[in-house]
Amino acid sequence: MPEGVVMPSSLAAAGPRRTWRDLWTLCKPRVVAVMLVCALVGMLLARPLPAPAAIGFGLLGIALAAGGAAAFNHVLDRRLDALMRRTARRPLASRRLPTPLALGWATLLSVAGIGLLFWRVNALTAWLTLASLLGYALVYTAFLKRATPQNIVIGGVAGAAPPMLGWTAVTGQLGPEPLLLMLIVFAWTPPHFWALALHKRDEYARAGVPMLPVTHGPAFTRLQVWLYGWLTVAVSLLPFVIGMSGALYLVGVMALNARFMLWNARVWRGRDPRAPLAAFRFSIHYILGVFGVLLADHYLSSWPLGG
Ligand code: HEM
Ligand SMILES: CC(C)=CCC/C(C)=C/CC/C(C)=C/COP(=O)(O)OP(=O)(O)O
Repeated sequence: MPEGVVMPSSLAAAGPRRTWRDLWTLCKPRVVAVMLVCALVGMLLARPLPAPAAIGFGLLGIALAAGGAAAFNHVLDRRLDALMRRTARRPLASRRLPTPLALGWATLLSVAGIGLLFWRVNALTAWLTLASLLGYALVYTAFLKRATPQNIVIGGVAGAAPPMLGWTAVTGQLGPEPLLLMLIVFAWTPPHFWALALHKRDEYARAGVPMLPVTHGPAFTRLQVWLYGWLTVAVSLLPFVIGMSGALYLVGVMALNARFMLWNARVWRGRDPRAPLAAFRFSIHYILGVFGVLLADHYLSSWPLGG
C-alpha cells in the first residue's frame, strides 16, 4: 500500500479515541506546555497587568501555532522517526495515522493559531509566532536537522520565542526584557538537547542525523554542554544585573544554577554513564524553575503594593 494511504477500516478499527489521542500526540503536548509556562511568565512580567482576555487569547494562539508546528515536524520527520527507537512508535512513524490527516491537522492548528493572534491579539505577535512556526517546522526540521550539527543552536531561536511572544501579546511591542527572556531559553537549548543526544548518540548515528555527538564525538559534545551551561548561567543572571528582577530571583536562580552546573559538570567529566539523561531531565526542571522564580520575584518583591 502506498505511504500515507490507510484503509478507512483500519482507522475505524483503531477507533476515534485512538485517533484523537494520536492527533494530540502530534502536538508534543508536554513540550508545548512548558513553552506556555514561559509565555505566561512573559505576559505577567509585562506591565501593566494584562487583561484576562489578552492572556487567554494569547496563550491559545501560541499553543495552537506551537502544536501545529510540532505536528508538521511529525509529518516531515516520519521516515526518520521510524529509524529511531525513541520515536518509532509515534503515530506517523508507526503508520497508525494517515499522513494526509496529520498534514490537515497541522495546517488547521497553524492557521487557527496565527489567525487567532491576528484577530484577537496583535499583528506583531502573529508575525513573530508565524516566524517561529516556520523556523521550527521548515527551517529546523526540513533543512538544518539533516544538514549541520549547529541545527539545534540555530533552530533554538524558534523554540526560545514563547516568553517573547507572551510579552508582545500583552504589550504589542518588543523591548530588552522580552529579548532577554528569550535569550535565557536560547542559551539553555544546547545543554538541554545535547545531553539527550549524548544518551541517544547511537540512534542518531544509525539514522544518519548529524547531531553534534555523531559528527564531533562525545568528548567534544560533553565540553559544549558544560560551556553552554556556563553561558546559560551568565545569561540567567542578567535579569538581576539590569534591574528587571530582585534579590529573591538572584537567590532562586543561583540555587537552580548550582544544580544545573552540577549535572553539566558530571556530563563534562564523562565518568557517570547516567549523567547525560539525568542532566537532560533536570534541564526541564531548571527552565521551569527559572521562569517560576522570575514570576515569584516579580509579585512577591512588590507585595503588598501589587505587581
Ligand atoms: C531546537 C530546540 C529544541 C530541541 C532540539 C529539543 C529537543 C528535545 C528532544 C529531542 C526531546 C525528547 C522528546 C521525546 O523524548 O520525545 C525534548 C524533550 C523536551 N523538551 Fe526540548 N528541545 C528544544 C527546545 C525546547 C524548548 C524551547 C522547551 C521548552 C521551553 C523544551 C521542552 C522540552 C520538554 C518539556 C521535554 C520533555 C517532553 C516529554 O517528556 O515528553 N524543549 N526536547
Ligand atoms: C510557534 C512556536 C513557538 C513554535 C515552536 C514549536 C515547537 C513545538 C518546538 C519544539 C522544539 C523541539 C521539541 C524540538 C525537537 O525537535 P526534534 O525533531 O529534533 O525532536 P524529536 O526527534 O523528538 O522530534
